[in-house]
Amino acid sequence: MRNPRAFLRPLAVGAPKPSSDVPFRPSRMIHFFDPSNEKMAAKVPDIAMKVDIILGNLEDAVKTEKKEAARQGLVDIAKATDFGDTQLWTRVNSLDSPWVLDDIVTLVTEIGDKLDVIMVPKVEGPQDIHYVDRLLAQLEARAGLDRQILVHAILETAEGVANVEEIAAASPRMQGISLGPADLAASRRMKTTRVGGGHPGYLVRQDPTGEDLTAGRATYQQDLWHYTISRMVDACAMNDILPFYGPFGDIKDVVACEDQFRNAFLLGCVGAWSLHPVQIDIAKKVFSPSPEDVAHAKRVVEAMGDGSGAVMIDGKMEDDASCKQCLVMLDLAKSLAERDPELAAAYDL
Ligand SMILES: CCC(=O)SCCNC(=O)CCNC(=O)[C@H](O)C(C)(C)COP(=O)(O)OP(=O)(O)OC[C@H]1O[C@@H](n2cnc3c(N)ncnc32)[C@H](O)[C@@H]1OP(=O)(O)O
Ligand SMILES: O=CC(=O)O
Ligand SMILES: [Mg+2]
Repeated sequence: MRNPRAFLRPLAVGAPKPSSDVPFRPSRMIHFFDPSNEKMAAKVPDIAMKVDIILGNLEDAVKTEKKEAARQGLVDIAKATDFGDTQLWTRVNSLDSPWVLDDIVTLVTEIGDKLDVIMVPKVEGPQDIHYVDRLLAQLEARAGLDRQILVHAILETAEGVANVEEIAAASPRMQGISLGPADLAASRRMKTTRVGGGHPGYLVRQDPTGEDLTAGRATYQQDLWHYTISRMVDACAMNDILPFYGPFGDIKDVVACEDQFRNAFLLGCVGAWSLHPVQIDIAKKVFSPSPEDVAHAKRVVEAMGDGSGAVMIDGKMEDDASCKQCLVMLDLAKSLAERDPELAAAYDL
C-alpha cells in the first residue's frame, strides 16, 4: 500500500503534480466516434460543439485492421480541431491487447496537451490503474505537459465489480467510472445478448389469486443493472469521482434509452455514452435537472436559511437532509447553466 503522504506526489520526475480533487465539468454525454471512419470523423467539429465530451474510440467497435488508422486519425483530428470548452477523451485498447502501449505513447506524445481523460477498458483492479498512472507520468514528463491527463475506468468485468472501491481510490488521476453492460454481461455469463437496458425475462410476478396459476397475474420487468450502478455510484461518491452509465445499443429505441439514462441519473450518475447522434439530445435532456426540480430546490434552500431545522413546503417536511439533496440539484444546475445559455434562462438562478 502507498504511503498516504505520497499519494499526491508525481510518479515521475518532471511530471505535473496530481490534483487533490476532480474539478466538476458538465459531463452529460460522452459521445463516441471511430476516428478511422471518415464519415464520422468529418462530423466531429460540429458534434463537438453540441456535446460535453467527445471521445475518439480506439477499442471495441474499431476493426482490427483499422486500429492504427483510428489512432492516427484521432491525432490528426485533435491537432486540427478547436474543441472550445468541450472535453476531448479517448478510449484506448484494453491493457491485455497488443495496441494499448502504442495508443498511450502516441496520444500523450502527440496530443497530450489536448487530451483531458483516457478511458481504460476492462479494468480489473487497482493494479491496472497503477500501471497506467506511472506510464502517464513518465510520458507527461517527457512531453513537458503542465497538467495531468486524468483516467476513467470502465466497469465491465466481474473482477472489476468485486474491486470497484479499490479502483475508484487507486490514484488521484481517477476521474470517474462507467458501467460497461455488454462486456460485463459476457464476463458474468449473464444470458442477455442486449447492450444495456432491460430484459423481458427478468421480472417479478404477482401472487396467484386462485387455483389457476396463469390467470390475472401481472408481471413487472426489473432492472438488471440496479445493483452494479448503485455499487459504482457509492464507490465514486466515496472517492469524489464521477459515475456514468455506458452504452445503450438499441439505437432505434429512443424511449427505452431515455428510461435507462434516467434510471442512472436518479441513482447518481452524471452522464451516459452516446453512440449515435440521436442519443446526444436524450442525454442532454435526462442529465440536466428539470426547471421544476430546480425551482423546487431553490424554494427549499431559501426557506431553510442556514440549512438547519424543519419547514413545511406544499405539505411536505423539509429539513437539513432534504436541503442537502436540493443543494446537489442546485450545484448541478448552476454548473450546467454556465455552459448552456438555454438552461441558464430556464433555471433563472
Ligand atoms: C457495446 C460496447 C461498447 O464498447 S459501445 C462503444 C463502442 N461503439 C461505438 O462507439 C459505436 C459508435 N457508433 C457507430 O458505430 C454507429 O453509430 C452505428 C451504431 C454503427 C450506426 O451507424 P450507421 O449505420 O452509419 O447509422 P446511421 O446511418 O443512422 O448514421 C447517420 C449518419 O450519422 C453518422 N454517425 C453515426 N454514428 C455516429 C457517431 N457516433 N458520431 C458521429 N457520426 C455518426 C453516420 O456516419 C451517418 O453519416 P452520413 O449521414 O452517412 O454522412
Ligand atoms: O464497453 C462497454 C460495454 O458495455 O462493454
Ligand atoms: Mg466493453
